[in-house]
Parts: sequence; structure tokens; C-alpha cells
Amino acid sequence: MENTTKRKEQKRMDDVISKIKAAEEKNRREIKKAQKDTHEIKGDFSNNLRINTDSYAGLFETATTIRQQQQLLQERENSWKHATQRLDILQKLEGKPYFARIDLQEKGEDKPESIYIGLGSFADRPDNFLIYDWRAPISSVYYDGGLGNVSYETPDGLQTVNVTLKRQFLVKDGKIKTIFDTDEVVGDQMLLDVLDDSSTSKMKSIVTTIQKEQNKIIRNTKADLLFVQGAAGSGKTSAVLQRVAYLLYRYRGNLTSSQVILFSPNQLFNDYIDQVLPELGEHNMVQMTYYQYTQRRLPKLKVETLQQRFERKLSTSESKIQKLKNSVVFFKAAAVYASFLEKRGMRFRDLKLNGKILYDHTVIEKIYYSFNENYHLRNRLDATKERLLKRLNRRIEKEATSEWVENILQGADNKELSKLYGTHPRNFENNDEELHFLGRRFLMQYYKKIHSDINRSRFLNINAQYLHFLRSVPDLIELDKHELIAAQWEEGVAGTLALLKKGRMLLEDVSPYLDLYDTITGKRGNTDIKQVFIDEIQDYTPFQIAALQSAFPRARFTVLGDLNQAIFTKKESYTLLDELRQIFANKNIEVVQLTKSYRSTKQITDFTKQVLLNGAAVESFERQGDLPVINVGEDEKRLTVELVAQLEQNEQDQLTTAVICKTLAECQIVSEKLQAAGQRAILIKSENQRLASGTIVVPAFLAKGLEFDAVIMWNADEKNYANEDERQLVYTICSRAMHRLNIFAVKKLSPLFDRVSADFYKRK
Ligand SMILES: Nc1ncnc2c1ncn2[C@@H]1O[C@H](COP(=O)(O)OP(=O)(O)OP(=O)(O)O)[C@@H](O)[C@H]1O
Repeated sequence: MENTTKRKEQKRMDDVISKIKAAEEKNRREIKKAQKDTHEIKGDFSNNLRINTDSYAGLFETATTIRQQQQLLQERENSWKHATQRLDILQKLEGKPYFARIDLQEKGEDKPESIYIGLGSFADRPDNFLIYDWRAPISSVYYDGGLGNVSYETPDGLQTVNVTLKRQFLVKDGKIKTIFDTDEVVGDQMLLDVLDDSSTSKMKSIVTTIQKEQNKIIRNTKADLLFVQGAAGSGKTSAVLQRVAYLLYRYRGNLTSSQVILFSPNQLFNDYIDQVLPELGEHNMVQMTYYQYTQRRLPKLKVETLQQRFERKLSTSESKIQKLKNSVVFFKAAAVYASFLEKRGMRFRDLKLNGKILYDHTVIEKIYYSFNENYHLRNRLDATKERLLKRLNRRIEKEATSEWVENILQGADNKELSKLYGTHPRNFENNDEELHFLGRRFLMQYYKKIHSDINRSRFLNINAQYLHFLRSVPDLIELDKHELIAAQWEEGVAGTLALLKKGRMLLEDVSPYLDLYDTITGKRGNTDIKQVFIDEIQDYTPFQIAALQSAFPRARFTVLGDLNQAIFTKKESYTLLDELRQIFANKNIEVVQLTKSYRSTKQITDFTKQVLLNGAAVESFERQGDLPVINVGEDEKRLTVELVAQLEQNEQDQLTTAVICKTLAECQIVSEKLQAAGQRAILIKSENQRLASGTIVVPAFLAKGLEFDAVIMWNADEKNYANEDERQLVYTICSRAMHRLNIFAVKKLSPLFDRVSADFYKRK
């Protein structure tokens, strides 16, 4: 019976594939034709176009012809683009036309209809869909429910259908390998098959096995802020990339990939995920790290790097200051401070030329505050610039006939003079007029730097302004509520000043600094971006999120993270959701929780979740593997030998391994040891490196978001992981492992593993 089903399904698939091939042929012809047409139009254009500029009518006619040609070319270009994209999808469908079938019966219909679901839709006749796109409304039924009555959203509202069959196919090169009939939401068997695969250096799409909870994230169109809290490995990143593809499909024509931006934890991660959307037949969205986003705007300052931030040791008062600077309270204080600036307090710089002051900062200040109270910061700045430019023009007018300028003109040679004349006709009424003209031209050149300094608002003194803001903080915020006293705060300000003098800045100062600059210059947000995604949201400060929200005022936000993996913001992350509610006040906020972890075997998930204080919410997926192994040795040399042996074992078992340490310095040491032992391992030093296949050694802060077949946590001893606030870091490291986890420690294991009961791991 099974064989008959398989044969029948294969026959249908063969039939669909041959139709796909025919469609490919047709597309190829269209592409060729569009190319040929373009070529001909261009040829025609140069042969026939007589540029007639003799009369107005002639000019008009020439312009019209050019416009017509351009339109024709544009049309051909569009049809070429469309056909090329279509061909790309068809080629993908040819190897694997679909992965699922559902039979469903609508109310009032007498027999069920079969729907086949694939990466894209395909019809041989209008309205005769042989394949439905996985993002089509009806396809939701496949991901959302089992057999029986299932509802799905359509543009006309909720529809209910009776599902009588759910079938899944494993297909390779157009051949059906296995068929599963299931009443599960998405058959666990299929998911097991997919998850059993070993890792690659690129993330894959999960389109065939999207889970019900994930489907909710993917298809949500109502929330202004969608907050996805999910355990490590629960598919947050995967779901969100599918969501981008979904939104691009759902809003085709109104949303392009360049209007979607994803903030990711590091550059390595960008590299890791960059195949998912192309695999789904879509273009990649804009991707950047928050660091790149800010650094781009501060080319002259050296902003603290991820590594420096991660490895910085803070005193108690420093960490309180950092916490305050990161908060929404601070964001609001900055807004109050800015409103005061409308009356007083702006800091300006002298405008100088060759060391000589042209406009003193007090003069600029007077101008700035000379406008009435209806002027806000932005107009005040514009009006000041205008006034300064006027003054500069007046100065030029006045000096054009002055003695010093005349002397210079007298001494100028022909070449210099002809440069001053430029293309201006030399038909002056008299000598004076000509001298005046030349004088002005000369002075415009002479004062060019001042002109551009005014235009670029270089008279603003943003460093002094930021320090002034920091010094005003005790008047704006009740420091004692943040367990700080004025002296500690002042000390902090002095630290910021000292760094600024060296051209450096801490990460927590970057966002408030840019925010202040934007408020003063009245920079408006980017209204073109419609969807903003932030991965690993727990590592963002509320200030940064608030700043992003004002930078992209028209965008909807999808933020995802795991409060248990806050390796930068640590415990503060647990209040993040409350802070988000303040930032997105009056907006529609939806929270989705993903608790099941798909990445790791049951044994690894059950082990890692016990490291957490509140790990109960993490559910493991029934995929069996070995127990994690903890190896505590007295002697580091011996342990290194065992490390090498473990790496060899992993290689034999064809598992790619990441040796993860806390810091880069530790990584460097262990990678030298491996090298000395003749073991090949690539050290990942910076986020700008590429992810290599084979064994890698990587610091924890760069392993964020990534996964490996096997993980070795190195130096897991009591000295290295002594603090309670490193619990989340330990969890993040261990939860990178898919199939095998080994933990190595010299002498005594970190107490952060004390909570794990002994029958969840093996001791070596
Ligand atoms: N529905 C699914 N079908 C198949 N594989 C899935 C599914 N959901 C998640 N996975 C797999 O589980 C692994 C973890 O997914 P992902 O990296 O998206 O999780 P995450 O929640 O972002 O993890 P982390 O927070 O730890 O970085 C990936 O290998 C992904 O392909």
C-alpha cells in the first residue's frame, strides 16, 4: 500500500517537474528576448536619433524621443528582472518541488482538495496551482494544526477547513525518498531527520519543519513590537529569518529587502546567516551590528570594541554609573536637558581661519539665543547658520575692495587670475567692477573653510556639550535612587573626559552622545525603514533600544533574545521587558515565548538548563545523544593531552568542534598549545573573520548565536568562572553544542555547575 502511494506521488511529482522545466524554458526565452530587445532599442536609438537643437520644437522632439526610449528600456529591464527572478525560483523548485501535501475540505464543498506546499508557488494555468508558496495564507494550515478542523487567516478574515490528510515528503533531486503521513502538527519524525544532520558553517532555512509557535512569530502582522523570548536553540533566529521572507511576500510591492534592517550580535553571525534568505528565493535584508551602526557616525573616535567591553572590569560605582547611563531614565533625562538648551547652555567653538578667530564662540552664542522662543533646537541651528553665512558674505563684500586683497590681486599671475575669472565673461563696465569681482572670487576661495565649517555646524562643541550634560545629571536625576552619590558621578565624568581627550569612548556613552547630537542638529529619523529586527536583544541597553526607536520612527520592531544569555548586560536584562514597555508606550506589544530547544540533544539541553537559576522553562526535544562529560584534572599538561584526544575523537566522528574560552587571551594560549601538539585549529580573533569549517577556537562573546556539532568548554575552573553573574555566560557557552559537550577544568570545577545533578553528566 505504501509503495502504491509513493508511486502515485512520484508520478505527480514527475509531472509537475516536467511542467516546471517547460516553464523554465519559457522564462529563458523571455529573458533572451528582453536582452535582444534592449540591445535593439539601444541600437535603434543611436542610429535614428538626430539631435535637433536648432529650434525649440526640435529640442522638444529630441527630448520626447529620449524619454520614450528610456521608458521602453525600463519596461524591458523590468521584464528581464522579473523573468530572471522567476527562473531562479523555478530552478529551486525543479530539484524539490514541494515538501508537503494537505488535503482539506472547505465547508459546503463535497470533496477534499489537495494542496502541495513548496518554496514558491507554481501554476500551469491561471488559478490552477500545482504548488502553493509556503507563505500563502492556506499553507498556514500545514504548520498550525493536526487533522480535523483548523482555522487560518485570510485577507477576508478567519477561515476554517477540515484537514483530512497531512503528508510530508523527503525529496532529493526530484525523487521522493520518504513519505510520512502524520497527524502531528509538523511530524516529529521529519524534524528529527532534519535535526540529526551535522552543523555547517552556514545556517539553513527551516521552511519544511516550522513549528506552530514559530509560525505565530513568522506570520504576525499586528504587533508594533514583537518580543520573542526563547531558550537557547529554540529557533528564534531561524523563525525570524523566515519572518523576513514572509513579510517580503506578504507586502510584495510595498516592502523591499532594503527597507528591512537586522541588527545582529557580531559580524561572524552575519556571515553565518547570510544564505537563509537567498535559499528562500529572497534578497538579504540590510544587516549590521550596533557597533558598526554607531562607529560609522563617529569615524574620529575610537569606540570600545566588543572584546574590550566584555573584558572590562568594573568597580561597584562604575557598574552603577554604567547601569544608569544605559537606562530609560537617562534617555528621558537627555530629552529634558535638550529642552533646557532652547534657553541656555549651548556650547560653541570659535570659528577660526589660520589660527585667527573670525567668529568668537560668545558671538555665536549670542546669535543662537537671539531668536524668539518659537525657535526650537533645529530651527535655531539653521537660523544661526544662515546668520553666520550672511555675516561672512558681508565680510567678503566689504573686503573685496580692501587694500590687502587688492595687493594680492596685483601680485597674481595670469594663471591665477584666469582661475578667478573662471567661465565668467570678461565684459565688465569698468576697472573697479572687475577688481570687485576678482576680489570677491578670491575671498570666496579664501574663506572656503569657514563657509564649510558653518554649513557643517562645526561651531557646535559636541564634546563639551556632552560633558555639560553629564555634569547636569545630578540636577536631572536623583542619584541616590540609583545608589550613587555626587562625588562618584563626578569621578565618572572625569573618566569620560580623560578618554575623550584621548579620542576614545566607552560603549555606554556612544548612544547618549549621538542622541544629543541628533537632538541639537534636529536630525530626523529614517522613515524609509519599515521593519527593524534586533537579535540578542538582551545585550542591548534600554537606551540603545530607545535610540533605535527614534532613529526608525516608522518601523515595526521584532526583537528576539534570551534573557538567560545576557552576557554583556547580565542581571539587568531581566527587567528589559518592563523597560521595553516604557519605550514602546501606547504601541501594540506582543510577547511570544519559545521554550523548546531544538539545537541540542536532550542530554545536553537537560544539562545546560540546570546551570540556570530558572531553567525550568526550558524544554528539551526528544533527540538522544551522549551525556555531557566533565573532565577535571590536577595537571594542565595532562588535560591538554586529553583535549587533543577529544578533538581527534570528534574529528573521527565527523563532528566539527568549537573550543570556547572566556577571553581572547585564553583562546590564544590554548590554540598555541594545540598547534604545539600538531592539532589543526583555527583561532577566531575578531568578528571580522570568516567562519571556517573544521575545529575552531573562539572566545565566548564571538560564539553568540552560533552552533557547533561539538563544544569544548575550556578552563571551566573555579577561578575563571567564580562570579554568580557569569552564570548566563556559562549557559551561553554550553548551549552552543548540538551533539556533544565536554567541559575541561584544572583542579576545581566552577561552582556554577553545582546545581547540575550528578546523573546528568559523566565524570572523567
Ligand atoms: N522548526 C525547526 N525545524 C528545524 N530546525 C529547527 C527548527 N527550529 C530551530 N531549528 C534548529 O535549531 C537550531 C537553533 O536555532 P536558532 O539558532 O534559530 O536558535 P536561537 O533561538 O536563535 O538560539 P540562540 O539563542 O541559542 O542563539 C538551528 O540549527 C535551527 O536550524
